[in-house]
Amino acid sequence: MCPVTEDGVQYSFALEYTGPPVGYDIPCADPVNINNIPVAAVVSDINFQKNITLPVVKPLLPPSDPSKNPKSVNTGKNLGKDCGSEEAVITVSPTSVIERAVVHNLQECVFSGELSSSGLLNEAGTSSSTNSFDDKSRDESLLKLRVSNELSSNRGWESNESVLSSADVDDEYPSSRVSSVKVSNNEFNGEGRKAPVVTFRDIESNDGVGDDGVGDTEDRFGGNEGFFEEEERVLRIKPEARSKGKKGSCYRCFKGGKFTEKEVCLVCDAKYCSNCVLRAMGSMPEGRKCVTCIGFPIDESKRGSLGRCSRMLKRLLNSLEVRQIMKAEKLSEANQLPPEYVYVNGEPLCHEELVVLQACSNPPKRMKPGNYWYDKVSGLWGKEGQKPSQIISPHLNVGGPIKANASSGNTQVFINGREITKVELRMLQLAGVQCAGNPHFWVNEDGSYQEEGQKSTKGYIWGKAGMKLVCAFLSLPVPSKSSNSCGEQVNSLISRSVPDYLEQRTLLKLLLVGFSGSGTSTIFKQAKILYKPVPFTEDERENIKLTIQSNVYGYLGILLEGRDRFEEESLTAVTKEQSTIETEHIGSTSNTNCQTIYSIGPRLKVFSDWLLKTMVSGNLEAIFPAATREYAPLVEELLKDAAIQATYKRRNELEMLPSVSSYFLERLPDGMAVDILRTDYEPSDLDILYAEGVTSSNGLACLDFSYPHSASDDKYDTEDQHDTLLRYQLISVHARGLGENCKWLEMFEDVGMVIFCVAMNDYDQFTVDGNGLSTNKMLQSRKFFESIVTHPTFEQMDFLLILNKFDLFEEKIERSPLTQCEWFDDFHPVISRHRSNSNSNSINTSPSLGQLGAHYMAVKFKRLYSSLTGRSLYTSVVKGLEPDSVDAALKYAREIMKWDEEKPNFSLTEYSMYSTEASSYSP
Ligand SMILES: Nc1nc2c(ncn2[C@@H]2O[C@H](COP(=O)(O)OP(=O)(O)OP(=O)(O)O)[C@@H](O)[C@H]2O)c(=O)[nH]1
Ligand SMILES: [Ca+2]
Repeated sequence: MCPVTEDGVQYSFALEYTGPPVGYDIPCADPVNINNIPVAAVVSDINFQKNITLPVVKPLLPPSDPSKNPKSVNTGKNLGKDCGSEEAVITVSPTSVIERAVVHNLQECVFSGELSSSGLLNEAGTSSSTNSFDDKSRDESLLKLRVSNELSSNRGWESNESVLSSADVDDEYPSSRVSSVKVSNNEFNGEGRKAPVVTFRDIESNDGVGDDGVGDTEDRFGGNEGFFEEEERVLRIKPEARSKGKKGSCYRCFKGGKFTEKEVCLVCDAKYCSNCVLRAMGSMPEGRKCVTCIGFPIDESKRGSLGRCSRMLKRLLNSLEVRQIMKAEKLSEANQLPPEYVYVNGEPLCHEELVVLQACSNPPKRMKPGNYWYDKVSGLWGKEGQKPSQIISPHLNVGGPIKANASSGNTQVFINGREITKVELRMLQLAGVQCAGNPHFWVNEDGSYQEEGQKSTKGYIWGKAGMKLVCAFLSLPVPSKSSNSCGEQVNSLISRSVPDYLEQRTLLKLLLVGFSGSGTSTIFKQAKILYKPVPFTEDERENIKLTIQSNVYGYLGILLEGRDRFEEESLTAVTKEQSTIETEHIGSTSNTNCQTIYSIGPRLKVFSDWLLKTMVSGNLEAIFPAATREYAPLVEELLKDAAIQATYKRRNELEMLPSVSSYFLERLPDGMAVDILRTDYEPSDLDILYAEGVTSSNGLACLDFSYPHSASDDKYDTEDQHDTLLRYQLISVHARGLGENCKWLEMFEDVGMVIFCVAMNDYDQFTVDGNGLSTNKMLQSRKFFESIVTHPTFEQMDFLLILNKFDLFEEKIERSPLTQCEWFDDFHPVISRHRSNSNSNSINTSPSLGQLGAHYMAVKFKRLYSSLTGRSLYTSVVKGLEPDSVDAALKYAREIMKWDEEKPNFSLTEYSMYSTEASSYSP
């Protein structure tokens, strides 16, 4: 059956032939849709002689692309063609039946031996040289093979039975007696791996199958458990739905199209519109399955959506029902992950092993069917052929021994017998581990390591400061119990196990950077508030509260200092006045009793002096927050004091007082942040947004999110709402967090795009740089921009420039010329009354000076960028404190990434045109 060439080479269907053209015909075979072979469907009451041997047929295991729907691989059409019959159609509507002719023909195919001769069941012939199937195809086929030994439990098949078991079928095909298909573990390949191969069970062992006749399936299959033997795993055929209607229509009423909202059956993928779903799915005792699919295992590709309710169901049912159904969906027996779908170090798990794995203190997250590797010594865990994704509990007795090539590493450096991946090597190097000379390391669960053959521990891999951060950005796991310095954000990143292939493929990273004070933290917080249902956890809020309170103490300190200054100034003024008086009228008074509006009482003065002293010494943090409780009344008194109020009125003269302080200080009608300093203060989202120093005490923050589905998106193609499935990760990093010469930048090589943030109002700001020179902040920002866009890591990377703080800029440019920054010295806006002519759609659209300035600035950056990279820069003008503005900018970033995928379709000019257009001004 296997064609053999003269030189004895065997061709197998599972491998693509890549050799030279051959001069003879190669037998051609179409793939078989195993699901559509209803071998196990029918049991008749024909009596068998004992010891009848049935042909053992092994299915063809086609290699396939995991991204493709497995069903698309084998179509009924091919099968039907092969068997010379019409298309195999299995509908799942409760009223429908399997078309008899098809079944008839199929059975003929399967059991008459025609199949083998036609090459359809080629695997039977090649089983001796099984290395033609790789692991992937085996997995795929595993998923697809749901050959049941207990099909009778499926009501759908029951309803078909009257047809299927009609005499002509049964009489002619005694093999229809075969009601179960068992999967036995055969030696699979040279490595001694076990692989399931479907074989038909020996009739004899089918004692569960009685002779009592048609229609009494329940009884007949009562004893199914007995079928499960140690080394055999029984899989089932699951129903596969195909609509009779036009493509995209509801499977029940055949109405609607691709874009009508539909609910999908977790088993057979049948899709129902909102009118039909409840009828097709009934009370959903196992969640969203057609009534006919109840009892069947779910389609594994849908495991991720278990328990995640759709909007449609939420509309149709009350919340209690929804909750119940979702619970049933997650917990019902039929929907649990079958252990044999999980391979660890090349061996399928048994039930007990899966339990051990799932019940351990630190289990693998979101386990899906697939091949995993597990380093039992360190607890490192990953997908076969990939870097580790998690560190789970060590020493679990599951799966086989780890293989050297488990993670497909090629570094010649080994950890516990596994050749590690490049990214792990980089991590080791950053951890200061000596990796020269292809060492073999022995790494324990606590991260202690030694070189193989040596006794002494050389150090702790994850012990070094900063390693958690490094790991987080290399997307490598760290031991889970160690969680501190990086806080929740990084932890959430760490604990995120590498998701299934789909999620992994669609995790798009956005790197948000900016010079200090540019507003990156604010944008990051906005994103959190915008896209997270619960933006901040209780713990975070508690920490933020302390941050805000100490900020307010800081503002208070600045006010007190200012008060001192103002008091002194006015006293000097008074003294001067007095001395003039004194010279005129001899006989003096001491000026010590002089009161000004900036003077405070002695008690408050003592407190104020103490507070200032503590702040200057930097000890405020130490006595804080205990100070809150103790001194709250005094602080309250101080804040309400007329002298402080008077000082606050002159806040413009207090350079140290940041502009956001007014948000906190003016929150009460009578002014001042009294409520904030109370112990029971609970910061609102807005408070958090305005608070300085919240997100990035360590310079790094990470946010996993997906863009919420908005009504405006409906205009665009939202096929299956694919977009809301895409996962994004916003990584915010401080300029100073990137280190000297941005040396940490290479950790971000896998980001999809960089968002660079510039504070527009920086143009007239100066700071003292490292060399003691006063430099314009805009120029510093530009320098930072240059070093990032030209960094080798970001070659070919898309950049979105956020021109931030437009609100402050707009206001400032009216009184402070843009030309204060030397880079902008050629800004000469022509303010003309006729300017509105250029805007034909409205008379009143003449751009403000701020808008002109923003446009000018965008052009400046675009030119700079294109001179450095030869590409175009996307820009967006933003007001960081306004949610809509940030939302628009981040959605723009998403659009850019989308275009990126379709880049060949765009010309460069279209691009730049787009980006200019999109750099429109915030409303
Ligand atoms: N008026 C106004 N203020 C803003 C805007 N964006 C940010 N800010 C304020 O500017 C200050 C700096 O913003 P951050 O988000 O902390 O900036 P950063 O990039 O983290 O810089 P660091 O100060 O180094 O942490 C904060 O007080 C913000 O509230 C904006 O669009 N408009
Ligand atoms: Ca900040």
